[in-house]
Amino acid sequence: MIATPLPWDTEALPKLVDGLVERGWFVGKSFIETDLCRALYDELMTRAEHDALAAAGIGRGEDHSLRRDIRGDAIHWLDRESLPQRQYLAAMEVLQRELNQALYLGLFEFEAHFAHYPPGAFYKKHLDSFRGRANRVVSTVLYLNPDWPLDGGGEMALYDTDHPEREVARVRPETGTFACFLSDSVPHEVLPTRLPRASIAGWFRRNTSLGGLIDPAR
Ligand SMILES: O=C(O)CCC(=O)C(=O)O
Ligand SMILES: [Fe+2]
Repeated sequence: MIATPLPWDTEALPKLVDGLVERGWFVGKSFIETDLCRALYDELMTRAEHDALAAAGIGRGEDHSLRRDIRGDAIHWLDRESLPQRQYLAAMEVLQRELNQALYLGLFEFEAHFAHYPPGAFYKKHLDSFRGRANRVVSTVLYLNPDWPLDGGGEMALYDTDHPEREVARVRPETGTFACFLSDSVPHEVLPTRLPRASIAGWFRRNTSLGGLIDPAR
């Protein structure tokens, strides 16, 4: 039993499930409570001010490399160190259960990192996992920026699964907005940001062991 109310809009849950089934993606405004977003934002900005973030790379394990021409954010993996992190991870645990019940996805783990995009940074169009090696099944992004201006840039563009050149949604990185989509079939990108941009990117994973090797997180 969960003693406190969930920090999110439970009425949006059926819409989230429908969105994933019908289109492969969902975007909800004011999905996560403002107070929790504010606390997560403060934690990330404190890290950014103290150089306590690591340049983000692409690829995992031994394939990991820094490519500023592909992505320009700096990250910190959630490690349950703070109460806001634990609250957000608890909410994602509930979401994981709901998705497993509604869609039989067999999700068993959630990994997530804070991301800070300095002015000028972007993340070129990509998929979060590759078909057949789909350890990442559902991608999530929670935006943390209070008062994002119309000309702030830094939107996430989502593209059609079957026509990857066709843009289907553009998401402003405003506080409380939560996006999720199928990791191996929805191409997406972060357009160049004009202002420092704060978010948490996360992935629900399935356990895929390849050739007897346990698939590592990250
Ligand atoms: O921050 C976003 O809007 C998306 C980030 C992203 O695509 C990723 O980290 O894989
Ligand atoms: Fe991504």
